Amino acid sequence: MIQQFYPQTPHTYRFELNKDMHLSAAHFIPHDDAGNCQYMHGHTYFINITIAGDQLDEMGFLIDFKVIKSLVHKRYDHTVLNDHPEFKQKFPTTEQVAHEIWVTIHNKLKTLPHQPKCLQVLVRETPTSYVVYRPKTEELL
Ligand SMILES: Nc1nc2c(c(=O)[nH]1)N=C([C@H](O)[C@H](O)COP(=O)(O)OP(=O)(O)OP(=O)(O)O)CN2
Ligand SMILES: [Zn+2]
Repeated sequence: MIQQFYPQTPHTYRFELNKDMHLSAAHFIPHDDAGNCQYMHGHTYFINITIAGDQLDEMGFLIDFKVIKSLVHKRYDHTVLNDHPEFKQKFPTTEQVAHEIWVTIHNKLKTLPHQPKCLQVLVRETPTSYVVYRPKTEELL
């Protein structure tokens, strides 16, 4: 899959990795102001994850592309987003999905000795709508 346009996040790390993936999921936004989105419907979400760092692991990876995919795709593909515990107290809007993906990736990266950082998560919900989540500097510590 080739997307023509990726928003960039400036940084000074030596290496930057980007992983694209897509997944099918259903959701609904249970709020009176959400219009048709109150009712269950599905999307093919397109996701781009940006990870950067100065050091590589012993294989020469920032992190294996497959690990990133499995953390996100395995969890959400062909599921109802509202059923996940992280979306019980908040709605699975594009913004919240992007943030939750960032949290998942960040928690994994924190366990790695060479400390790569997730700088950006892009979630495209429809052909005309996407969100980018970029952590504050203090969230990356
Ligand atoms: N800020 C947000 N606004 C909306 C969200 C969201 O997650 N964050 N979500 C929705 C709906 O879930 C909907 O599925 C997507 O809406 P929209 O892009 O408006 O869909 P369309 O395909 O109808 O867009 P057009 O460009 O008008 O064709 C709504 N809003
Ligand atoms: Zn939707």
